[in-house]
This record gives sequence, C-alpha cells and structure tokens, in this order.
Amino acid sequence: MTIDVTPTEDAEARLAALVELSRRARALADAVVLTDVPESEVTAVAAELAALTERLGALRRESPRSFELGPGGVPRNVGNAVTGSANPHALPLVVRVTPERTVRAELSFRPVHAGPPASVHGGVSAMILDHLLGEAVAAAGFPGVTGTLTLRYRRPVPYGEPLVATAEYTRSEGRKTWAEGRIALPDGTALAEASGLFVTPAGWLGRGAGDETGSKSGQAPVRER
Ligand SMILES: CCCCCCCCCCCC(=O)SCCNC(=O)CCNC(=O)[C@H](O)C(C)(C)COP(=O)(O)OP(=O)(O)OC[C@H]1O[C@@H](n2cnc3c(N)ncnc32)[C@H](O)[C@@H]1OP(=O)(O)O
Repeated sequence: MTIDVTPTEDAEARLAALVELSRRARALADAVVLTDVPESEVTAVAAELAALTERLGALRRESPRSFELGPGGVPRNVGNAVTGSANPHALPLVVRVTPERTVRAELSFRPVHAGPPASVHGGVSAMILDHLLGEAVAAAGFPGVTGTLTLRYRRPVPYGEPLVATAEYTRSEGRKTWAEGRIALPDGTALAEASGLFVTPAGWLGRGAGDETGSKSGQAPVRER
C-alpha cells in the first residue's frame, strides 16, 4: 500500500485533517449506535471500515499526541480523551478559565455516551468531571493527578441537550489539592456533582506540570507551597 504522508507536509494542515477525521469518526460512532439498517448493510459497512482502519494503520505513532505547543506558543493536548480535538473518543470538551480561575465548559453528550435508558453513563459523567476538576486545580496553580474522585448523581444526565460543567479549586495542603465541580442544566440545576483530591507528583514541583520532559509544555508552573 502506498503511504501518502511525506515529511514535508505542513504539520498544522495535517492536524486540521486529523481533527476533521476525528469529527467524522464521532459522527460514525453515533451512527453505529443508532442505525437500524438491515444486517447486509451493517456487514458491508463493517468491511469498508476494516479497510479504512488498515489504511490509517499503515503508518502508526507509538502513542497518541500529548501536550505540545501550538501556534503562538499556546499549549494544547489534541490527543486527550476528554478535550482532544484529534481524538475521536473526546467530546471534545472546550474548557475555559474564568477571571476568578474557576473553569467552565459548555457541552452536549451524544448517543454514543448512553448508559441507562435515555441518559448518559455515569462513568462518562465521572470522566468529564475528573478532567474538569483537574483543570480547576491546574488553573489555581496546583496541577496534579487524581487521587480520589467522589460523585453524587442527583438526576439523570441527558444526551443531546446543552449542559454546563463547572469546577473550582477549594483548598490545598502540601502536595494535595481539593476541587469541586458539577454538570448542570443551563438554568443551574445540578445533575451530577463531584469532589476530588489531586496529588502533585513530587517530580512536577518547580517546573511546568504534566510535562515529563521539562517545562516546554507551557503549562502553568506549580505554585509555591
Ligand atoms: C494548562 C493545561 C491544564 C491541563 C489540566 C489537565 C487536567 C487533567 C485531569 C485528568 C486527571 C487524571 O485523570 S489523572 C489520571 C488518574 N490518576 C492517576 O493515574 C494517578 C495514579 N497515582 C499516582 O501516580 C500516585 O499514586 C500519586 C501521584 C497520586 C501519589 O503518589 P506519590 O506522589 O508517591 O504520593 P505519596 O508521597 O505517597 O503521598 C503524598 C500525599 O498524598 C496522599 N495521597 C497519595 N495518593 C492518594 C490517593 N490516591 N488518595 C488520597 N490521598 C493520596 C498521601 O496520603 C500523602 O499525604 P500526606 O501524608 O502528605 O498528608
């Protein structure tokens, strides 16, 4: 098979193509869980998908893309399972830091996230809240990895409807930092609430967090403790 990727290809144009591919892959996943076409058609599509998967696999990376600096030195993580625009698994969640250093994301779950009838799987909500709480501690200057995460599911979380997820730092003690967050209806009605303890790995102190190779990720440095 001919591999149509050359070393001279513009990296940003290629990333844009991967973002579009991921968007279409998400639409495909929703089509799969909703389709009612006959078995022969399902089988034919599966065969086409197998061929497409083989084409993409002709040249593989060791692992998905991780933190990197985009245009203008802005850090990004396009391969992330929650926020990665180039990861079909991601919503992708777009997280904004408010002037008060809380974090906020507008989101809408899709049919592929279904758990109980007509609502989102609790583990999917937990994944979103885990990430958002992680963003909140990072925004406060205490980036870390999740130590514990506690959820309270108040009401079924619908898919296909606009929702709002928010989170904020609450306190810090040594390398431990706590945060709280929730997924809510646009009117503020809480559907799922989370609290979490994040631990800053000792190796992150004194440099950009989440960067195993140094501070070039551009992430906020860890705050003095
Ligand atoms: C700009 C872009 C932003 C980007 C922002 C991106 C946000 C991403 C958010 C995603 C977050 C994830 O999913 S992270 C992935 C899921 N989490 C993980 O994979 C973590 C795996 N676990 C580990 O790596 C480790 O166990 C650590 C780092 C958590 C802890 O190891 P350690 O550093 O050796 O910790 P250790 O010295 O034993 O303990 C330090 C202190 O923390 C406490 N401690 C340690 N672990 C725990 C725990 N699980 N639950 C409670 N407490 C704990 C200890 O009791 C101790 O308290 P004391 O005695 O001092 O009082």
